[in-house]
This record gives sequence, C-alpha cells and structure tokens, in this order.
Amino acid sequence: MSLPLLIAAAIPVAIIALVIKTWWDRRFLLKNVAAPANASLIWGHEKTEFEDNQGWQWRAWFKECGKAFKIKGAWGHPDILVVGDTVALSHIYAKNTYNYPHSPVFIPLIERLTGRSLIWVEGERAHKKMRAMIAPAFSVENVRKMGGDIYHVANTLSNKLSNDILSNNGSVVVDATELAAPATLDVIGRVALGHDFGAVNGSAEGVKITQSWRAQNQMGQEADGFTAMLVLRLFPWITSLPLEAIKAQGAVAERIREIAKAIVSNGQIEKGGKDLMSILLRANANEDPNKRVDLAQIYDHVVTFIVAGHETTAGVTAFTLWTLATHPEIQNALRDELLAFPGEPTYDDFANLDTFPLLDAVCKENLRMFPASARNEKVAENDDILPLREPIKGADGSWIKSIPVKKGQVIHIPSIGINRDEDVWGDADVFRPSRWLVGRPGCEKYCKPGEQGLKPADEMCGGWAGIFTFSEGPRACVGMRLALFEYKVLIYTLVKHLVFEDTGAKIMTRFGATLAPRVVGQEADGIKLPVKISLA
Ligand code: HEM
Repeated sequence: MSLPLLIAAAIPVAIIALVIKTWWDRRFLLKNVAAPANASLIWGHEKTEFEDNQGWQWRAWFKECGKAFKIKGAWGHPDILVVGDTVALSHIYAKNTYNYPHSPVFIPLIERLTGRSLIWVEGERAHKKMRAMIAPAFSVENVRKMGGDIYHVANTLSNKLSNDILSNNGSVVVDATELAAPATLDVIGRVALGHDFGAVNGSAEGVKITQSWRAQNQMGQEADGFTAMLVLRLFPWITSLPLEAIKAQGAVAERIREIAKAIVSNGQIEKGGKDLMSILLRANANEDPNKRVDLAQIYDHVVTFIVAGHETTAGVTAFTLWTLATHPEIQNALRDELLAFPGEPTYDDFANLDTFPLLDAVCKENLRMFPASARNEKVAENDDILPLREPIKGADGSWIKSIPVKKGQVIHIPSIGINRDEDVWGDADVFRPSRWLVGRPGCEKYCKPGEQGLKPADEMCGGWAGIFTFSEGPRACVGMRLALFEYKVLIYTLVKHLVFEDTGAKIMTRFGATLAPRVVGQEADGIKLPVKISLA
C-alpha cells in the first residue's frame, strides 16, 4: 500500500479510536459513581429527567444515590454527572468558574437568541472584561433611578386589570403567565432601551415578542424539542444551516437591534437617558477610537438584557400570583402589610428587609420553589477533581469524598432539586414564607411557635439568600438587583389593588429555556396558570 493511501486509511481509524478512548475514559472515571436504576436503552435517564415536575425526579435520585450521581445519556451519549452537593457546586460555580463553561452545543443558539454578550461569552479574560463593563450599569444608584419606569408599568397593568374586572361583572379568570410577560417586557424595554413596547396594552409589537418567546420556551419543553436537542448534540453543525426555523430564532434579537439603532440615530442618547443602553454608551465613550466600545456590541448587550430579563422575572411573578391565590390567608396578611405603608415605596424601602418582611419572605419563597433556570448544563474544560460535602456511596460500596472528572464531562445542575432539597428545607414542597422570618424581628406576627426556620448559611447553597436561583460566583445573574426591585414593585402594586383567587387547577412544571407551569389534565394546552382576579 502506498504511503498516501496508508495515511488516508489511518485517519478514520485514528478518529474512531480517539472517540472510543474518550468515551471509555469518561465511563471509567465515573465508573464508581452510582446511577439510578431503570435507565431506558434508548433514552438513558435523560427523558425521565427532561419530564421532571417541580424537581421531584432529582430529589428521588438524591435519595437513591446521594447528592452527586451519574445518569445514562440518551442515544448512547456518555454518562452525565448530576451535581446537587453544595461544596461541589461552589467548586464549579465560584472557585473554578471558567473550567466549567456552558455546553458548546448551545453556544450558537445563545448567540442567535441573545447576541454576542454576557451569556454568550466564554473564557476568563473575555468574560471578566465584558462583565466589568456591564455590571456598573446595574449599580444600586442606577437601579434606584429605574423606579419611575417600573411603577409606570405596574400601575398600567393594575389599571388595565381593574377595568377588565369592572367590565366583566366583578371578576376575570386570566392566565398569570400571559399577564406577567407583557409587564416584564415593558419594564425591561423601558429600563434597557428607553423604549415602551406597549405589551401590557396589547401592542402588536409587544404581543409578537412575548408570543414568540413563549413559543420558543414551549417548544423546548415538548417531546419534539427534546429530540431536536439530542439531534443537535449529535450534529452541532446543523445550527449553521440556512433553515427557516433556525433563522426565526434570531428574529426578536434583530427587532430589538433595529429599535436600539433607531434610538441612537435619533440622538436620544445625547439627552442623558437613564436607561441601560444610554448608561453603557456614556460609560464606554472614549476619545480614542481604538478603545471606544463598538456600538454593535452595546446593541447585543441590550438584546441580552431584554431576553434574559423578561421571561425569567415574568415566570416568578406569575408563580407568585398563583401561590398567593392558593394561600388566601398569606395574601391577606401581605395586603395588610403593604397597605400599612404610607406613600409609594422606593428601591431602598424594598431593599430594607424590615420594611416589608412578609413581601420579602413571599418573594424569596417563590424564587426558591420556582427558579427560572431549573436545570443548567456545564462541560468540564479540563480534567478536575470535584470535592463533596457529603460522601457518596460508590457502586462498589465504598464511600467517595471526591469525584475525578475528565475534560469534556457533561454536568447537569438541577437548581430546582437543590432549592427543594428536603435535607436543607424540610417541608421543601410547602409554600411557607414564614420559614424566612423565624428568629427575625416581628417573627411572632407571622411564625407559629417552634416553627422551623432556615439552616445555618454554610448548610445552604452559596447563592444569593442560600438558594441557587440566581446562580453563584462570577457568572451569577448580573441583573439580580433590577430583577428583585421590579418583581417586588409588581407584586406590591397588584396585591394592593387586586385579589387573586384559586381556580382549583392543579399545577405541574416543565422546564425549557425557563421553568413554566401547566395545568394537570390539560398538559396539551401547554404553558398555563389560571387565577381568578377581582378588586381588593
Ligand atoms: C427573577 C429573575 C431572574 C432570574 C431567576 C435570573 C437567573 C439567572 C441565572 C441562574 C443566571 C446564570 C445562568 C447560567 O449560569 O447559565 C443568570 C445570568 C444572567 N442574567 Fe439573570 N435572572 C433574572 C433576571 C435578570 C434580569 C432582569 C437581567 C437583566 C436585565 C438578567 C441578566 C442576566 C445576564 C446578562 C446573565 C449572564 C451573567 C454572566 O454570565 O456573567 N437576569 N440569571
């Protein structure tokens, strides 16, 4: 055989050998890590994981295997490591953040949906540089100034609902998710761009954006969306094909860029706007054209704020209206607390935990139970050793205190399972805001004698308030301050003026881009969360 022919024959053999070796190494490394029983030959455990309702599946697996275990991948994908152990989480998120980037499979999708901004960027240097440029826009001083825009939207929504109630014999039944998404889109449009999408009042543009996002999220939660994800994982190059469905994913981002460009060319930036785009443009203006930040990059940041800030905050707002509807005694106590406050509360009033203790507890409890990002996926960039808080029992019966992971290892982080871990929270599925108030001033008003409060901080997650909802470490949510302010203003305004009642619908959750509710027995209707509303 000639040399070129020999080389041509050797290349595919070498590639196949490399693939088998990588697969074998990973299998071998996780060999002693336990896996739950009942893996499907075709789907492994991944389909069961995908169909999770409220974190129950992960919690059942925590009980079976411990807080770190492996699951079988679908379609022969190598085993996936699932991590719920808080020391391992802190190692991944806080101490070795840049060794655990997002899965490369999703990067092209993130780019299409959000542009080349903070969610998309990978690598320590590039991420730190971009984060340092963006984070100051979300300072206390800047977020404080957003109160006017946030209240404007909250009052518009409250007035619209009041009018609907009056013209419908005193009450309406609405889907809380359809109510919250337009409001959070309008808030983020105003504070990120200085643009009013008019979604609360049903503008064509607002409806198009919220519906397009809803459809994306819903598709990701359906069986077809799951299969599409598996196909993408096998053939990532598909995302570069000029397919209509793939191009459509970028449509919302493109529209937001157009609006941003029009605002800049109209010269509104010169007027010193309070919105995030104006802040970024002023902060990054530089005499030296080589150091000046590219306008296109700032447009991508704005797209990211709108995409990352809209459905996340809408989801928890909707779940909160439902938990209050199903717990009228807590809703009444909350309304009493809100009505007792004179005037319109400011950012500082909401940030001071003693001003509205029950509102703060209600918000934390909903953020705990319904984290928008219910499950994350990371991939190890280099070989590493994951330390564990609680040793796990290996498949051979020995106790394991750390898990070696190989470069390329896929890791799933089930935030909703972590936030509902019974070892930390006890009655984790019970909506009990008073758990956040035990031992605090005024506790006797809301807590029962001897009620169980929170665990010591070092036994909870390292994330904000000991929950994993906003993630942890250098890549934790950069918009958290704004999210909390906006969320509290929306709940404050709506609960003060309106009463939310249970419709009797039983709820389950599914996760796609974000966590979303469905009605048990009406799953085919997709995302849905009905509540009855009347005037307070
Ligand atoms: C309740 C509302 C929100 C929740 C639960 C939430 C949650 C999260 C989580 C879990 C992450 C980490 C994602 C990951 O590691 O892949 C994240 C990152 C991020 N969030 Fe939020 N978020 C919320 C609201 C917002 C808002 C209002 C904005 C902006 C206006 C925003 C902007 C971002 C950005 C830009 C990142 C990327 C940060 C980085 O990688 O450095 N989020 N968020």
